[in-house]
Amino acid sequence: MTEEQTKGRDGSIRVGVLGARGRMGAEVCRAVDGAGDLDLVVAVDQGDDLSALAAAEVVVDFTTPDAVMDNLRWCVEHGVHTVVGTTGFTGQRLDQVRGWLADRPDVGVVIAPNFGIGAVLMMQFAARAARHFESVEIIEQHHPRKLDAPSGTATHTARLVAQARAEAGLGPTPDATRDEVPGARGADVDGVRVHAVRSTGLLAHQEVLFGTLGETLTIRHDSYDRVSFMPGVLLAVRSVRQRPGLTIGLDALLD
Ligand SMILES: NC(=O)C1=CN([C@@H]2O[C@H](COP(=O)(O)OP(=O)(O)OC[C@H]3O[C@@H](n4cnc5c(N)ncnc54)[C@H](OP(=O)(O)O)[C@@H]3O)[C@@H](O)[C@H]2O)C=CC1
Ligand SMILES: O=C(O)C1=N[C@H](C(=O)O)C[C@H](O)C1
Repeated sequence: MTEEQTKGRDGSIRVGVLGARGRMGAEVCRAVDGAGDLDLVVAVDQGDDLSALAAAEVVVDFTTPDAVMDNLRWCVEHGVHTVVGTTGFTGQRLDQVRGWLADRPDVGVVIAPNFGIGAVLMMQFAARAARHFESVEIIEQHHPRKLDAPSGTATHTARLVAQARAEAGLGPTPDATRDEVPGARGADVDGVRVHAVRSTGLLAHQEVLFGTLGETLTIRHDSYDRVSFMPGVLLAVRSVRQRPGLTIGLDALLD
């Protein structure tokens, strides 16, 4: 298919949404509908036939960690560019995606654990601060209907912080705990403790708490509404066709 054939009649980008009846998927459908240069051509949810997605030039996936790999594989194999917000991407999963893309070098995939601009900056600031503090812990807070813990954002932040600490030659964070009720010290993600809070009234929030002699630094981000993710999602939708291969994180798409 040529690029002209895959565009909507008015020249807009033909977009499909996977997980369209979910909290994020429904918000993405509204955002795409409201964008003059994008055309929502197909909305797919649990139980629907993936072949309907062939009508789309770019598919956005906000489903579940269990479902996303099959969806993404279908899209890559069928030459559909894909923007993925669904969480659960381990290094092993990313390698699998790279393997599929090796057979379809024309296809672009953007996978981002968080499309909020503030969240992206929070992760960048945390990575920058990491080498200056001997202690660091991450506290993520989410709505109680979230299926995964810790969040994709917290996991990604922990990896960035761990990488920066390793590059700076920092060892393990100091911690004399001997007696522990299981879970009291949170999950260990690449050597960084991550605590996951779930509560009614919350949406998506994260603090990265750094400590060194006589001082602490807290870097905090709050998403109060799912509209916060939409500018990032739409930026990825508009960019992904020009980015064959795998792009991880929104950072690469921002000026
Ligand atoms: N990157 C980012 O910026 C953000 C990422 N997220 C992530 O996005 C994902 C979705 O979150 P959220 O919208 O809150 O979750 P929801 O549970 O509200 O939505 C998921 C939707 O996907 C559907 N679904 C499940 N399996 C399939 C499948 N095989 N094919 C098509 N649809 C399917 C579900 O249907 P059913 O309910 O019937 O199972 C549901 O409608 C999570 O991983 C979350 O962490 C969330 C916010 C921002
Ligand atoms: O499930 C959510 O709501 C969110 N999921 C993403 C994550 O796991 O990091 C992004 C954001 O935190 C909202």
